[in-house]
Amino acid sequence: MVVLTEPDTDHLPIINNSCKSPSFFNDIPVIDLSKPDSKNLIVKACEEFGFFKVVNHDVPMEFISKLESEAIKFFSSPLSEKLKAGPADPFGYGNKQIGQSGDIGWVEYILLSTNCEFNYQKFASVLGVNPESIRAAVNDYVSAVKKMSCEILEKLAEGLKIHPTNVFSKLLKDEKSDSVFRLNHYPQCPDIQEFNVKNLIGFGEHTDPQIISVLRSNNTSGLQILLKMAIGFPCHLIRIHFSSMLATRCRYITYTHQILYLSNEIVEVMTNGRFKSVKHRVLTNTLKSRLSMIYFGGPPLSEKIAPLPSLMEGEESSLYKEFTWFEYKKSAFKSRLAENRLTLFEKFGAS
Ligand SMILES: C=C1C[C@]23C[C@@]1(O)CC[C@H]2[C@@]12CC[C@H](O)[C@@](C)(C(=O)O1)[C@H]2[C@@H]3C(=O)O
Ligand SMILES: O=C(O)CCC(=O)C(=O)O
Ligand SMILES: [Fe+2]
Repeated sequence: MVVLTEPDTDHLPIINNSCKSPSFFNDIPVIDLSKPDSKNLIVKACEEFGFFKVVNHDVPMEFISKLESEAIKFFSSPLSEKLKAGPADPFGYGNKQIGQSGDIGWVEYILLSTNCEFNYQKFASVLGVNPESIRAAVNDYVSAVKKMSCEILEKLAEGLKIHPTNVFSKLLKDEKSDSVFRLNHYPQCPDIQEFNVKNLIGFGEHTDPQIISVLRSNNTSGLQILLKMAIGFPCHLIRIHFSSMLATRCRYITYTHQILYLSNEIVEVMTNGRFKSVKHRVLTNTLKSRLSMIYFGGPPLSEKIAPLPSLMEGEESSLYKEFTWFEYKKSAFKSRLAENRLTLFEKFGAS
């Protein structure tokens, strides 16, 4: 059981109750990786949704359970202990503050670079265990998820008829791949009567910068994904951000658990905008706490990113300037969560 820390609710973004239908439908694309037609279905899901649920993958349940139980132990530790593994700069333990630009949410997390030893020591010292055992638990899980991610990316390239089919996967397989692993814990959140609201924002709306994100969560709802086809749907979600009020038109799909793949900003560039990165956010749950584990597969820092020539049709011109992942990441990590990070790299956009 996760022991709750009670972050104070001052200044946290909240969602107004008056919106009746931030859509609850569960008809999301499901990809069975063992099926031969999965390559075409992956392309279709990426084009139409930007995400899908994965079944019949080879990520062993024992790796998932082991890491989830270490995470539960970590987040159940006294706040004073957890703070010793922080602040998140960006790696380490973070509480309510997301990134370095003032975003906040009802969340605590641990962010690890998959190739930095120091991180594991911080994590392990809170649990009072040998860093080796934590490193092994993270490595087992991350290696299995990375293998699955490469399989998905190769099927994606095959479905797109790109040769060689390792154009995306080689970036993750590279020993210098700049990948990140994240554990998020959203403590159960009581109703906040004085605002007449039910949900606090756990993790504000954003797209993920890397190539792909693979998300696994416990059986607590909270993740919401903005449906591409529903942008402009007339449902008003009123978000109160500090003292300002923002009204947005949006329609979200609410997603509960298991393993989910999300298409990200770098894939949007490499496909010259054909696959859009998907906007998502997390709302807190009033009854249960939520735990999620996300692998963000990124390219090596020196990798040059540009639209793949094999995907450009006829006279189609590149929408983006070429940049290295280092340049992109440097700019992305200065941005606010909800910002469009690609604008700066568009050929015809503001620069
Ligand atoms: C506000 C921010 C947090 C973030 C870096 C950023 O400046 C903008 C992108 C955010 C994000 C979203 C996906 C991942 O959770 C993350 C680790 C990433 O690579 O980009 C976070 C960053 C973070 O939490 O530091
Ligand atoms: O915790 C989740 O379910 C999603 C979090 C997320 O989107 C992120 O960490 O980038
Ligand atoms: Fe995300």
